[in-house]
Amino acid sequence: MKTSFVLPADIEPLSRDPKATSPGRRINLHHSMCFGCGADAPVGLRIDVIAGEGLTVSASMKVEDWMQGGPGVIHGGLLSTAFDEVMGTSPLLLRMPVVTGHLEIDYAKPIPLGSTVQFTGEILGGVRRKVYTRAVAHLGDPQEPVAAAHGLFIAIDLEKHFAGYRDRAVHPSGHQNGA
Ligand SMILES: CCCCCCCC/C=C\CCCCCCCC(=O)SCCNC(=O)CCNC(=O)[C@H](O)C(C)(C)COP(=O)(O)OP(=O)(O)OC[C@H]1O[C@@H](n2cnc3c(N)ncnc32)[C@H](O)[C@@H]1OP(=O)(O)O
Repeated sequence: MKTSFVLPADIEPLSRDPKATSPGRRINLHHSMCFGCGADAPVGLRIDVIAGEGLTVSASMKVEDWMQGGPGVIHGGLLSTAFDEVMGTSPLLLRMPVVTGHLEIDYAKPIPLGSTVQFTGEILGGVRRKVYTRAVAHLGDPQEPVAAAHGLFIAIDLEKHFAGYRDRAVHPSGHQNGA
């Protein structure tokens, strides 16, 4: 599939943390109200990301009617959110919390409503706090990809990164902190 994404020349291999989620198991939600993966989010994709061997992950997503962009097909921005979730969860195999720095999507074919998109993702390597990832989407035949993505995720200190925003956080009860 065509892409203009270029990996840096100084990229280094990364290795799975021994305590990472075992292959075949769901990588734990980062929080239940997340639009991408949260089970309590009022609207969201509810994607379960499954740990694979090594630095790989997989996931699937049924394309519901509310995900429509063009007539009968998925909205491209929604697909990019799914890729963000799949690739953004993969650094948890390194036991590293991250946020998205840069996301690129290559759209190869329209994806019909009612289909199930299957994602495979992998960590390609890292440079300092930067983790480079890639993912591919297909509709059942891995030889026929419908889209692919590259994501650059940046390791963060969780407490510091969200310190100024936690008072706005929405909880499953529907309440915000301090509300
Ligand atoms: C949705 C919530 C997610 C919560 C996560 C909780 C943890 C759970 C863990 C895991 C599960 C996650 C599953 C989630 C999936 C979805 C993730 C999202 O959608 S995240 C939301 C969107 N993203 C942001 O809101 C970031 C906003 N940006 C920032 O906060 C900063 O810009 C940040 C932290 C990314 C970098 O800022 P600095 O000050 O800490 O560090 P500097 O020095 O600027 O960057 C570090 C290195 O990265 C490069 N870099 C940064 N941004 C880049 C870019 N856009 N392109 C290329 N390089 C970039 C820089 O050049 C630098 O590289 P050199 O080491 O010097 O080589």
